[in-house]
Amino acid sequence: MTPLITVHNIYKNFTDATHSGVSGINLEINEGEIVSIVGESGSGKTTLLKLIYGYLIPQGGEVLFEGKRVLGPTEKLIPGHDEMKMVTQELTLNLYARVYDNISSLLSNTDLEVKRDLTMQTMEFLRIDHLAYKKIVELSGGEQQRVAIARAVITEPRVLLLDEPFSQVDTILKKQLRDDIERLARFLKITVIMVSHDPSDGLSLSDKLVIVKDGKVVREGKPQEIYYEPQHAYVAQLIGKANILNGLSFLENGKYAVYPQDVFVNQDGMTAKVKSVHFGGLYQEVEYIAEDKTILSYDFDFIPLAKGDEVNIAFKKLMKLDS
Ligand SMILES: Nc1ncnc2c1ncn2[C@@H]1O[C@H](COP(=O)(O)OP(=O)(O)OP(=O)(O)O)[C@@H](O)[C@H]1O
Repeated sequence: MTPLITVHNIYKNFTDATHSGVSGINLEINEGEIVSIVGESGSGKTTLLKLIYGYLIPQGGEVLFEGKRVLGPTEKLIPGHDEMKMVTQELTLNLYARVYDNISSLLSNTDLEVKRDLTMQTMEFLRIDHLAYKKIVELSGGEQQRVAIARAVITEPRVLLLDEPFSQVDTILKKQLRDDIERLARFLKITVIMVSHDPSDGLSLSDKLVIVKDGKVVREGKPQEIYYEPQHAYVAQLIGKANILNGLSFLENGKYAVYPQDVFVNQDGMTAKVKSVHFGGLYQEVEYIAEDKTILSYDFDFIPLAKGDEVNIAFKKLMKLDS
């Protein structure tokens, strides 16, 4: 399959930045895919998204949309590719206008009846039709996010770029918004590229995860593949709060990662001292000290443990790391 979007060795540095912007990223995105770009703060996620959209000019490399170079802001009257729409963190909504008008105004040269039908359909699809006659100022952050997405998709773009779409929503609304984004991709066949600082959003929703660090892609692939074979300590810690183990006496040379849910009390395991215990709802978070290393565990059995207790712990799944 020819990729819809190809990012070819792209560079963007900001002279006054503390981190490098984007340094030599290559990426292929297929039509209809949901792609999540995740990474720590300042790793270059938003810069990459803006480069793909054509909102920033790269200093090197290029972005191709169906084989044609995406033009930068100085090459076009209205920055951004015509077939892509981007929803930024600063939602550009008209706060004192109604939801309906915020959305329908995007269809300026459209027959009135078609305009009404399309606006209603889009609002229904994003489950905001009941808010049609409310002003934007009267909406919650999550509802505003939906209106911004409705504005982006009403003109039927082929690609939707979302910068931190879940930043304004709580856990329950997050699930709904995740379903909506998934429906946009599956039913309307819109390719979705989103940026998130919380990797769990990307793990649950994406066909492809792109993990960035210091402006470079360190890992790219299906969420499950990356989760079970993170390869790099940064990736394992970012997506699963993994413990990074090296130098423990029972381990062979090299570096290993183990997720907290794979650390358990076992009489044949290594000696460890409980450093802290915190209730976490579904599980308790237990920190152990073993051979001078702190190891985090999620204990789903709520074993009665207290600070200072001595136990033996073992690891269910150790993942060998390259770096
Ligand atoms: N317009 C700009 N001018 C100067 N530096 C910038 C600009 N935009 C981004 N940067 C810098 O480039 C680096 C990457 O920023 P970017 O916003 O892409 O990171 P991010 O991964 O999206 O971070 P966050 O999760 O905190 O939003 C940072 O050091 C940032 O300060």
